[in-house]
Amino acid sequence: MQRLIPTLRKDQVDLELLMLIRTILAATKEISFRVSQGALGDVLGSTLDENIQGEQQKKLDVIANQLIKNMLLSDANVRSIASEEEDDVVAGDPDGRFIVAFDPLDGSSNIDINGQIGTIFTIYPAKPSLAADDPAQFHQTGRSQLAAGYVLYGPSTMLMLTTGKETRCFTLDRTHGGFLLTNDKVAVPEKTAEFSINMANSRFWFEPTQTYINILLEGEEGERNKRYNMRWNAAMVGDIHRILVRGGIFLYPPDKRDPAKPAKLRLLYEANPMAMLLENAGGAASTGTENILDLETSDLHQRVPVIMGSAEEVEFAKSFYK
Ligand SMILES: O=P(O)(O)OC[C@H]1O[C@](O)(COP(=O)(O)O)[C@@H](O)[C@@H]1O
Ligand SMILES: [Mg+2]
Ligand SMILES: [Mg+2]
Repeated sequence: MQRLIPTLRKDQVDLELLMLIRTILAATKEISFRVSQGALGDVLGSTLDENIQGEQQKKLDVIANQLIKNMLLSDANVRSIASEEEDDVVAGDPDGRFIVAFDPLDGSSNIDINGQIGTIFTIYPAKPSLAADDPAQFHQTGRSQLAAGYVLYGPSTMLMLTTGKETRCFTLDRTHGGFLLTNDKVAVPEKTAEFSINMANSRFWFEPTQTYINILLEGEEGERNKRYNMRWNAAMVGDIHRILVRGGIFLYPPDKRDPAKPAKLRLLYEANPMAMLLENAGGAASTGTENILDLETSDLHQRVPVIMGSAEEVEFAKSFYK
């Protein structure tokens, strides 16, 4: 089985970008080990702090953030860093060619129940004219991403990665500590009969989401003429992984729970990298009215509605949001 570096070299990935991906993955291997130790590694439970978004930080959110940040700060090619767990941009090397955004621990509510969690990351080119601590470094569209991926800490630790061409899947081989290529061309089935949405929010949804999900619930008696199944991991990384493997549609639509925060998921370090992985595997990603990758980030922690997965199903869902 092919290792990660030869695979990336075959794809003619820029050497410094390749080294940066390796740096990020070194941190995720350490996180994978800490996660596997669970209560024995003193990584479960919460801290007393909140992040900038008012969410209580878990110990593992903080540990993972620190591990990745420290690794990135040791790479001279990293100019700026943005993280879900950092209020502001963290300045790296003033001459770095790349900027990195990441969600150190996605699916935090699954940490204490030994459920699926992961790390999501994305790399963009740095803007040479801007300082390393300037948030405008990140004011780019998702189309500018040079590489995007996630590491899923499940029963096995898996890496899903795209550097602009195919989306590829690697599995961490714990016997020698490297990621080995286990699917060199991930292909999301165009059609699906499986949806992912937090149904507990249904009474807060806006009309387009109500109408669309009701049609799916009607099954073979409804317009879609097929019986749908539902899955919700409470970790985007787990839901998107399932969709990349066997298809499906994932929605986190805006709702009326908190008018200040109509959408939940973050554009920069959740929606954009997942959208790139899906598009490069034949899937689709939309806000309902716009393609996610076409949105320009204007705020580090900006939130967006998310509808992504199998292309035909996303297209049908979009017809309700016009
Ligand atoms: O708890 P809810 O509302 O179902 O939300 C679940 C969603 O929140 C998230 O956990 C947010 O990510 P974080 O754990 O990084 O904050 C997503 O992974 C997941 O899809
Ligand atoms: Mg997250
Ligand atoms: Mg997180």
